[in-house]
Amino acid sequence: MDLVLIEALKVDTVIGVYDWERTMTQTLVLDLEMATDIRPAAARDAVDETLDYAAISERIADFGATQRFELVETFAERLAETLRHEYAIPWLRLTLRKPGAVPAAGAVGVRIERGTREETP
Ligand SMILES: Nc1nc2c(c(=O)[nH]1)N=C([C@H](O)[C@@H](O)CO)CN2
Repeated sequence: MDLVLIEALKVDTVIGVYDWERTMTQTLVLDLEMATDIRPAAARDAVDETLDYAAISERIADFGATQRFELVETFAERLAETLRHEYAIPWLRLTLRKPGAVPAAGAVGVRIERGTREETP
């Protein structure tokens, strides 16, 4: 399988375990790898034959603006479910970082893989 990428996407959302975190928006940083076969899109030079990274980036921004979770785990799991369902993505790897959450760390967060990744024939 080939991959369509979105890297270092900033997503504003209400997220956190603590009371003070539920009164404000914080910025998460997201890396996403999505498996697909890019050959049909390349053959026709047509964006409607592939995973449109611009449209998916907008969907992620909308998800962040409309959802509220305590854990980055929950955000990652629900977002992965949503994207796989809406865009028929067979496999994805999602890395979600919460910069500044632990001041001594460069970033903290989670990385998940969901679905089945097949070899390109
Ligand atoms: N594994 C996790 N640990 C923690 C989370 C989280 O989402 N997943 N969240 C917090 C707090 O919200 C923290 O980010 C506030 O600075 C603590 N640990």
